[in-house]
Amino acid sequence: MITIKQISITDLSTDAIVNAANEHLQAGGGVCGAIFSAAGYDKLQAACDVFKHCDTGSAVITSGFDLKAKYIIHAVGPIWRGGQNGEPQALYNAYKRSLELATENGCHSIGFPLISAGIYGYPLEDAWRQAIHACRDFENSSTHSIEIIFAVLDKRIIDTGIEILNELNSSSSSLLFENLLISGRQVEAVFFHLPNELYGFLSNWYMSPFDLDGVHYSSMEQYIMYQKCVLFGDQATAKKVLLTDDPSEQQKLGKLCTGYINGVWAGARQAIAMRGLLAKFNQNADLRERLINTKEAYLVECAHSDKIWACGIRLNESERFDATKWTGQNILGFALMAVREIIQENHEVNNTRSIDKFHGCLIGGAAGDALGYAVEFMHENQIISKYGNDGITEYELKNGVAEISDDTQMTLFTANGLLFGTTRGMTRGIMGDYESYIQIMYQNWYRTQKETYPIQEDYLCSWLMNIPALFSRRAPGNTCLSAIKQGAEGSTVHPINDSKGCGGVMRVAPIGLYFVNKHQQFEMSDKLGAEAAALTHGHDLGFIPAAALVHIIRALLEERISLKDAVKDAIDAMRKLFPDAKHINEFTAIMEKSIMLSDTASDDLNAIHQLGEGWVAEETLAIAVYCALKYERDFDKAIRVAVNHNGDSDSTGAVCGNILGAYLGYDAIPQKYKEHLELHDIIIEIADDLYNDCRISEYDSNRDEVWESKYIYATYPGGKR
Ligand SMILES: Nc1nc(O)c(N)c(N[C@@H]2O[C@H](COP(=O)(O)O)[C@@H](O)[C@H]2O)n1
Ligand SMILES: [Mg+2]
Repeated sequence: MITIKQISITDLSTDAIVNAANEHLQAGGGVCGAIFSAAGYDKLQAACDVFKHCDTGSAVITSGFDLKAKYIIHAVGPIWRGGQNGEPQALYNAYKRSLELATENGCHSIGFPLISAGIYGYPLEDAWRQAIHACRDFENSSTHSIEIIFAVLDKRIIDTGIEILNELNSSSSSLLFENLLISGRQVEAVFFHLPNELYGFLSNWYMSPFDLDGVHYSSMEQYIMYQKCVLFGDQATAKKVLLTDDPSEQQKLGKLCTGYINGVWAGARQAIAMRGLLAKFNQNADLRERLINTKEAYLVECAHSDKIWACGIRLNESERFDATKWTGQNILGFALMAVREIIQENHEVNNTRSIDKFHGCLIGGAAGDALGYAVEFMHENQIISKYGNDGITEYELKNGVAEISDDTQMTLFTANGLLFGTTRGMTRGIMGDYESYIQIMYQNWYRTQKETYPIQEDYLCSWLMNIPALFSRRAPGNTCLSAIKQGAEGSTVHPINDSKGCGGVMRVAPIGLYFVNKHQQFEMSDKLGAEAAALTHGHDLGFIPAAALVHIIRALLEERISLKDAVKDAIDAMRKLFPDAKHINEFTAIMEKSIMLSDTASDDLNAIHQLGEGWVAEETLAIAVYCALKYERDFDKAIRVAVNHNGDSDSTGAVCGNILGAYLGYDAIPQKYKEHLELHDIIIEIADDLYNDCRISEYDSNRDEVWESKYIYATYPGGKR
């Protein structure tokens, strides 16, 4: 429910109010100044200083201090620079993020100012449309109920808002759709034109960076004009198209294309447009979500002068409502609808969390670990002389068992930490950070390395302590051991040491799985990946790769994007999450090299040598990603390449197996890697638990004795220690 009130935002008694903040989160004038003085300047500034910075299009939350509202959400809207610099999306995102933060903090009412409409200069009507659009989209897609109030003092601004709210309310029974008469029936439709208007994100002129076939584009217009020139062999103009980000310039250049044949372009343009649109929406998660939200509405581009891509009618002309009166073909609208169907289908399939992928990720990791463990400390020539030119291709069995190493052992304890933490929260109503439970579990793992089974104690936190086979040292990592001995109390902010050993990245895959479709920001699970690694590894290259692996695994399962897009997405996410990390450029460089090599290298060993040996985390992830990308449909080949080299074979094998297992699923892992695999059934069991998650709570009388014996009493299996 959205209402507009003439009231000072500082007088609202909503659960949260939103401050129109600046990126530096400093007190300013206008709404921002009023909020700071009403909340208590010093206290609020001190709380904001903790964050230091907030990106445009995002938001952070603090206490409301002396205000009636419990929370202040500081949302950074864009400065208006003409509308071609991503302003509409940034404004939309600022509202969306504010509503997400309110939801995450249990708010049921929120007060907004009209963000960016003051000194940031956003045109008033457009600011209202974008604000209402973002709030409506949120209401439609969230199960959390929240009352939204716009608090505005200026009567003129209120009148404009009410006019737009009424217009949007009456336009159709459903959201912001209008009616269109087509093929003799009335359907819902979305009409769009300029990029800075309400549905401007559908326009080819909307700034929406994406990569395709190794070329970077800032918008669809740039992509289409470039493709047109390339199709007709005009490389010189094609190059010029890439040199400008101004869509009107690109359009002019496209018209200069030499060798142009109308019939050829008419045949090719639709398919070309669809490839670009798929990349545009798949690589921009916010835009993809907004496209999905247009549901089944007809998409119609309105432009009087464009008789091909658009319907030939202006956005304000009533002829647009009747397709028989169109003078254009609306090619862009039809291409968008076709792409939307593909994306919606993938979205639905993907929204069903796949147990096969959970099994695949953990069994895949264990398989790579077990294959590599046999050759972890062998040089390539030793591997070849023992196993032949193809290196090790099958498990080396010990007493009929393919032994897993510390990588998989610790992975199981990471999963146990997540489930122990959640169960505690659900049954006691209070929980700490997930990393604190993971830390406890690593201390349990440490005891399996130092003590013998069984440990005679009344209570241990982890049920894994009841598995005798885990009490076995399998070349445990030196940093892991020494850091846990000290307490494993490191964090990204307070590093415990300066190690970038691969012990952090090799064990965090369960975090990526656990947060699939849990409606948490990727930033949250990425950060947890980093913190789980930073418990023991303090160098930024010790924990950034862990965050990236978590991101890749979650993105693969949740977004249903290609493996390469998941990796690229993770690199971008790391740039945003750790912009000031000393070695962030080193990390992105090696990851980009890994992608490049997977596209170009003919000799795998040579490619791996260019990436390193995998003893340190960024090399481990880069080698694993190289192998996974290069053999993305062939699990067997990928992990064989990942382990047959001079370096840390079990960890590069484990991480590669985690990634490809998550991508391809358990069924795609050859049987030879499932048979004889040590603790196969325990690994499957913990993957099931991550998938099913805790279903008991203090408010529910339903019991689950097995779950309780695992994640409360730690007595499973067997009932009693
Ligand atoms: N290089 C090396 N020497 C040993 O003696 C070892 N036990 C290992 N173990 C492997 O090291 C990796 C984790 O190391 P950190 O904890 O990050 O130092 C992991 O692959 C272990 O299997 N390595
Ligand atoms: Mg190992």
